[in-house]
Amino acid sequence: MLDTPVPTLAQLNGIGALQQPTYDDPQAVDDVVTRLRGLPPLVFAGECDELTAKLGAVARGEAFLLQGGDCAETFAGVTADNVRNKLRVLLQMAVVLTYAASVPVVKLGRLAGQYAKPRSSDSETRDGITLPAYRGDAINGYDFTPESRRPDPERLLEVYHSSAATLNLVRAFVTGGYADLRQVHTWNTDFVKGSEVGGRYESLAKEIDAAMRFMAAIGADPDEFHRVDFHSSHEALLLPYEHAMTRIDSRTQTPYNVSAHFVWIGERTRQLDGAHVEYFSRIKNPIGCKLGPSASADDALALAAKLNPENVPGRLTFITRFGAGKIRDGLPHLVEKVAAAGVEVAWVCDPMHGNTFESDNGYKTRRFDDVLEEVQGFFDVHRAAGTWPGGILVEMTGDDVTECIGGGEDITAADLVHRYESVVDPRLNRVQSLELAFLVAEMLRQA
Ligand SMILES: O=C[C@H](O)[C@H](O)COP(=O)(O)O
Ligand SMILES: C=C(OP(=O)(O)O)C(=O)O
Repeated sequence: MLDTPVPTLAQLNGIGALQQPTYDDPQAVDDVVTRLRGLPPLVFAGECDELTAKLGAVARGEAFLLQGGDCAETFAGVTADNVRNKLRVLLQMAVVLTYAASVPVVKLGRLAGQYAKPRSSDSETRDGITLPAYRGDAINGYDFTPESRRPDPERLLEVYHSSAATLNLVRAFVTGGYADLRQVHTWNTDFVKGSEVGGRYESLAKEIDAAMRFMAAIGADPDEFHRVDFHSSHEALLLPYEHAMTRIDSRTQTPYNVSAHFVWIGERTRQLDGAHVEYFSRIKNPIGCKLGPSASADDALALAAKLNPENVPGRLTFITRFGAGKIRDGLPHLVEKVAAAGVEVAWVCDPMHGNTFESDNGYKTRRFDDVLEEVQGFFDVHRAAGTWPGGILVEMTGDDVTECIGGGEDITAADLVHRYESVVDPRLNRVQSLELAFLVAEMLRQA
């Protein structure tokens, strides 16, 4: 443990930071980091504390977390339509979960900063040519040319500005009338409206309308009808950026990462003695840590001790991503041992990252049924252990893409060719996302 409030970047690099790009001009990185340090925060520390309190309710079994967004945001994707479409489906999912299961839903976008990706391999080979792997727009370009794939530190400034633009729009949408519950019908538009799940949503929206008319008739018009609390999150992978966005809060003199309300540690960078865990142990934001099939109960306990030594509810969320075939064997021991030790943690299921495979026609994809089966396994394990299945983290989009197989529209492997737009992992489209929300609401009702 280093003896400073936040270790310097050099100290973190000295510990050994995994999944970082190799820049060919270290001075250029330092210059960008210096410029970033001078830019205003994207979120306030007080907002992060509010989210910690909400996640505390999740840890106590009083609320459910809905976290979702793109696998990897792109700079080109920062458009009003794209941001609104994502927000719209998240609002629809949240309404379904809240109304159908009568549980408060904490809404967390996987957006406004999700620009850096860990990769299995440092390089990619096509037709005999090998170039650096695409690691997200924060690092290099997606085009398969040497120029585009060269890590460019100037991109970090674009991460900041793209995140600021996205967050600004999201804040305007959620407080400026778009998230008003009276809009519950207008979120159900275009291709979704005509789908089977869109019809189901329409019926639910009518019930909400009736309930709101009743509330209005008795003179009740709470603020919650007109706006929602919405927070931002991303994997804090790229340490030069995350470090540059770390500031000392003037109220408490403690460090916060002010690039997002919630940040998480990925499966590939959660080593107890690694640079990411060291960095995360110093910031005060609510944080997540992925736990995959290789995580033992002792790993989870050691991570909790280091990341949340004061055992504050809401500070630490364990995001499990075992895969549909492994969750029922792997998760029980972890959950039981963590609960027996009295560790305060919110448990969230990421049913995406353990269920990826390559289709015969060469697309990285996931089966909707596997996603569902992992969530069902998650609920079953928690029910057996007497613990609370606290939420889901999904990779989804507000568009009509064809990236995951199955769901009510029965997308097949042959359909993947039609609209596969993700630059890294496959996302649920809008109809599949809404279907998942109805199915999870049913599980929640039973929980
Ligand atoms: O989104 C998650 C990871 O970045 C991704 O699954 C890694 O993908 P890869 O195995 O194609 O590198
Ligand atoms: C990379 C991710 O997941 P994991 O760390 O679980 O592989 C992710 O959520 O983008």
